[in-house]
Parts: sequence; C-alpha cells; structure tokens
Amino acid sequence: TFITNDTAKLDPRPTSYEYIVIGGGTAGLAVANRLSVKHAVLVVERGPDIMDNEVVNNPFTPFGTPSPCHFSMTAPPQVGFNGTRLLPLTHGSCLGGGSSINAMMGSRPTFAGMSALEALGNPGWGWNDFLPYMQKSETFTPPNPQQHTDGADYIASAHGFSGPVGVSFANPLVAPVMQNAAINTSETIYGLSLSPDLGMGFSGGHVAHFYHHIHFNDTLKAERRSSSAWSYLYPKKESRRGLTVLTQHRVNSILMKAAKDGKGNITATGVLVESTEGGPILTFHATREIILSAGALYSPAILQRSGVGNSTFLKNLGIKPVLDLPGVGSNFQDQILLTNVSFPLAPGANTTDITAPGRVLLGDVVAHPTVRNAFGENGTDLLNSSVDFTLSVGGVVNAEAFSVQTALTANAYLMDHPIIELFFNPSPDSTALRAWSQSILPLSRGTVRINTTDPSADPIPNAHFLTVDADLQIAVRMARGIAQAAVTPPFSELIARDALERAGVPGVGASDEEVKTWVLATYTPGIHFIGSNSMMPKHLGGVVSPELRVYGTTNLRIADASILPLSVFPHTTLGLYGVAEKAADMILKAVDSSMWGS
Ligand SMILES: Cc1cc2nc3c(=O)[nH]c(=O)nc-3n(C[C@H](O)[C@H](O)[C@H](O)COP(=O)(O)OP(=O)(O)OC[C@H]3O[C@@H](n4cnc5c(N)ncnc54)[C@H](O)[C@@H]3O)c2cc1C
Repeated sequence: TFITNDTAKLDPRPTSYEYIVIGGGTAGLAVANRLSVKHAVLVVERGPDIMDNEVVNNPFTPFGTPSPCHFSMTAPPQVGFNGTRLLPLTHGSCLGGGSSINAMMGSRPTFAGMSALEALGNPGWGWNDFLPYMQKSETFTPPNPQQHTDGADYIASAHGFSGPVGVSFANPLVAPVMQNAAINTSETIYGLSLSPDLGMGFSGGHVAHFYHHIHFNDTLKAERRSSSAWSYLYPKKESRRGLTVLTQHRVNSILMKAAKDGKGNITATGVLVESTEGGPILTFHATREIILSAGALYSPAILQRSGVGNSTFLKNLGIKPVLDLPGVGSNFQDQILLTNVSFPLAPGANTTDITAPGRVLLGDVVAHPTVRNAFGENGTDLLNSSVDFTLSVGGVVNAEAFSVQTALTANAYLMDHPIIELFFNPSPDSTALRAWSQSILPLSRGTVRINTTDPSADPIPNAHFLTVDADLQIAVRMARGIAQAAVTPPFSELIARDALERAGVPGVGASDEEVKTWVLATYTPGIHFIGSNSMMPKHLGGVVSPELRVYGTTNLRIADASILPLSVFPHTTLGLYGVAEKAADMILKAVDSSMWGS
C-alpha cells in the first residue's frame, strides 16, 4: 500500500487505475481493501492521514475531543422551541472518516429493519443475506470470565472471528455496577428483557450490553479504536501492492461519457482531483468502476457537481445535466439525540464502583423499547402524518415515496423493531451518570444540496428534524424515559435525589407540552446521516439499484451511508462495513462474470 499526500511522489504518476474509490472513510477503505487484493485501486481522500494521533487512537479519549479529523458544518435553521435552532453536523474527514472520531458504539440492524429494506425493492438485502457480510468484516473478542461475571454475554453464531474490524467489550467492563443498575431500571420502565447479544438481529424490546469498535490485544492488554483505517488499511496483513491512497486531495467531480451498451447508460471514466491546498486540477481515469464513498453529506454533492441529479435544479445552478436523477440529495435523514443529561451522583456514592475514571465509553448499556413498549398496543397509530411538508421541501420526490416508506416503517413497528434507544455512561470527570436517548427509524426527511459550483464549498444538508409529528411524539417519549430512569431503582439510588431537577429535565409529572418544549430546546442531531442517495426503486426517488449501481450508469456505484433509504441501522458503522463488504463482493463477481463471458 502506498499512502501519500503528494502527487509528485506518484512517480511516474499513473493516470489510470482499474478502480477509483472516492473517499477513504468508513466504507471506502473497506471496499478498497477487498478490491485491491487483485486489482489496481486508487483511493482519493480529502482529509489527512493521522495514523499516530493518540486522541483518535485511544478509545478512552473523552468523546468529542477535537482532532485533525473533526469537522462540523451548521445545518440551516431547524425547528426549535420558540423558533429555530442552529445545529452542528459533525463529521470525520481523514483516513477512516467517521469511524476515526465516532463513539465506537457497536450495534447492528435487526431482522425487522432488514426486512423493511428488502421490501422497499432491494432483493438480497434481508437479514439472512446480509449477516454474512457483517460477519466477514469482524473479529469479535468474546467476553472473558471476568467480563462475563460482570454481565457481558454473546451469541457466537452472530459473529465473525477473522475479519479486519475489532469488536469487543472494554476490558475490564466499564463501571459494571452502574451498568447492571441501568439494565434493571430499563427493564422496569419499559417492560424489557435482557438480550444476550445486540448483534443477533433480534426484534422485540430488549436491553443489552453494548460492545464497541475496539481492537483488543489480549497479550499486550492494549485497546485501540478500530477505525476503518486501523482495520482495513494500516495493519501489515492488510497491505496491498495494488493500493494507492492519495490524501488531502478532493474529488471535484466525476467524468462521464455516453456508453455503447445500447441501453443509453453512461459510463464513469475518471475523476477531477485537486489538492485541498489548491493547485492544478488532475485527472485520474478508471478502467473498470468508480465507487463513490464520500458519505451521506458529500456523495450527493459530488454527483450534483458532476451533472447527476434533478435536471431543473442543476440547470438553475449553471450545471449541464448529464443524468436526470431527482432522488440525488433527497430522502436525507438523521435520528435525533437527547443528550447532555447529567445526573449528579448520590452523596457518598462509591465512585470507583459506578464510574470509571479515565475509561469512559459512550453507551455501556442500551435499552431498545419497541412501539408497543413505549406507546402500548395502538402505537402504530402514530404514523398518520401528512406528506405535505416533506413533499414541499423535497424530502421525498413524490407522495408515493412517503407513503411506501411510512407503510414499511409501520410494518417494522408491528414486527417489534426498536424505536428508541436509551443508554447510560459515567461522566468523564466521575461526578455524574449520563443518560442519552436516540430515536431510531425517523420519518422526517430533508435534502442535501449544493448552492454553488465551487467544489471547496460545503453542501447544505437539511434534515428537517422533527417535522413529522410521529418523530416529535417519539421524542417526547424519549424524554419521559430519561425522567423515569432517574426515579426508578436501582439506577435512581446511584444518583442524587434532586438529580432530575439539577439536570434540568422535566419531571415524570410534567405535561406533554412541557416535555415538548424541553425537547425542542435541547435535541441535537443523531449524527447518523443517511438516505441522500437512496437504494430504492427509481420511481420512488431511488439513486442506486440493489447492486448499488447509480441508475443510468454502467459502472458508477455508491458504497456509504447515503444509500440507506431507511434508518434501520441504529448505529451505522458495523452495518456499513457489511454494506462495503457486500459492495466489494458484487463488484468482484461482476469482473468474474465478464471474464467468463469474454
Ligand atoms: C461524532 C460522531 C459519532 C458517531 N458515533 C457512532 C457510534 O458510536 N457508532 C456508530 O456505529 N456510528 C457512529 N457514528 C456514525 C458513523 O461514524 C458514520 O455513519 C459513518 O462513519 C459514515 O461512514 P461513511 O463511509 O458513509 O462516510 P465517512 O466515514 O464520513 O467517509 C467519507 C469520507 O469521504 C471523504 N470525502 C468527502 N468528500 C470528499 C471528496 N470530495 N473527495 C475525497 N474525499 C471526500 C471524507 O473526508 C471522509 O473521510 C458517529 C458519527 C460521528 C460523526
């Protein structure tokens, strides 16, 4: 593998590769790794290589600590209490992308979620077909006897044991006394039962220990973030003669030409690349395929700059349309988080038992209530929202797209897909226990659009958070879950009696209006952006086919979070490695079949 930020070092500079991967982030590096076993692959990554950065590598660095990989853009004003709110959209830009800065919480989709994805017109994406790809990516470290005594468990058949991505529980388990109290309390408030393993695809309300994307070396007793860079790129055994990685260079656009396949499809022939410091525009050609993996914020922007998107919109920006695909940048969505809820510890609490000085991870245990757990038997009545607003802002390309997605979401609810996440961890300074709640499967939809042809400018991502009523009602339930946890033993016994008041959370007796006010004033993005190049039928606004090929092209595929049409990955990363493995498999099989055919 050759990693450089200097094109002069590509000497003589090859101008042609078999495959070009745009974006060396979470999914991009995984795809590149698999393709480069037998093929010449160029990865172009806008951010730097920060291999030795301790802030990033140490999994116990307090979440959110700035690093050269942390970037943020501000979304257009979103709904808020008494008007609008400006919310930061954080993302990673370096080798590893989001996986180099995320909270490493490892979760997977459920059987119900993957059924919804498949029913949307994506054969081959159901749970049974998808599980082997998640397993292929993973080396799971089973809990040792002490971790097991402290509560961690697993189901071997769910996991992979020889893939590049390290998945393990912290060793020793972080604050097991706190974890077990949180589990018991969650069981009580939502009527849940303990699940041995989050990765088995279980639907139905459950509570479980989280594992994290951490490489754990039993001999060295060392733990390191298992970013995609530290999984698929840096380790010696993953080194590839055929792989070139160009960092600190941005792909401005993709070059296309009319193909001679007789079906009117176009072919992606190369990319225009520029150093992020400026300088000449370079052209690199791809002889086989181009794989777009710049993430849900940037992949639609690159397509739009390349003339792929809604033709009218492109013409208004002065861009010559190459392919009219109205779904590009539509169906954009994110979950929401209720965060920063910090319950001060009970006076005299034994902090070493219930907090973990220097070893905090986000989300040590997680509760996953379903709509039945959170709202009772009539919970699916929630989903009677009108399409009008979403349609007017371009969140869906037509009313049918919204009604199909609503129906699939309702069906997932009936199959007991979790709708809420409630998770807990100690505060980094060991003075408090923190509660967080995250929505799953939101219905609000928005857009990612460029507003200039300047390739150095960020696109405008507008998720229109909480604009569908069901999402707001679920958010109110999320806040109520946090309040209930604070007054329900045994968790309540670990925190101060007036913890709820001091945390500023509406009490259990607060009215729905009071809770809604608090939600609108405090919610933040879930930072699991998806959907902006959705995998679904073209007439519903789909951008890629189940083979992840951009409709109307012969050889342009997308492998990143933008292809997910529904938010069925509660946390995205482990599922995205599955997407990347499946993408690589489909690409390589296409080569094999063309060789047999020739
Ligand atoms: C702060 C934070 C916390 C999170 N916590 C969790 C968690 O605990 N668990 C979990 O599972 N998920 C978590 N996530 C979500 C998860 O990390 C992302 O969904 C995932 O990393 C997205 O992967 P991707 O491959 O789609 O894109 P990315 O990983 O974002 O990769 C895209 C790459 O493309 C590059 N790029 C963009 N434009 C260009 C261009 N024009 N040319 C070249 N390169 C370009 C970017 O620099 C980036 O490196 C978190 C995310 C964030 C930001």
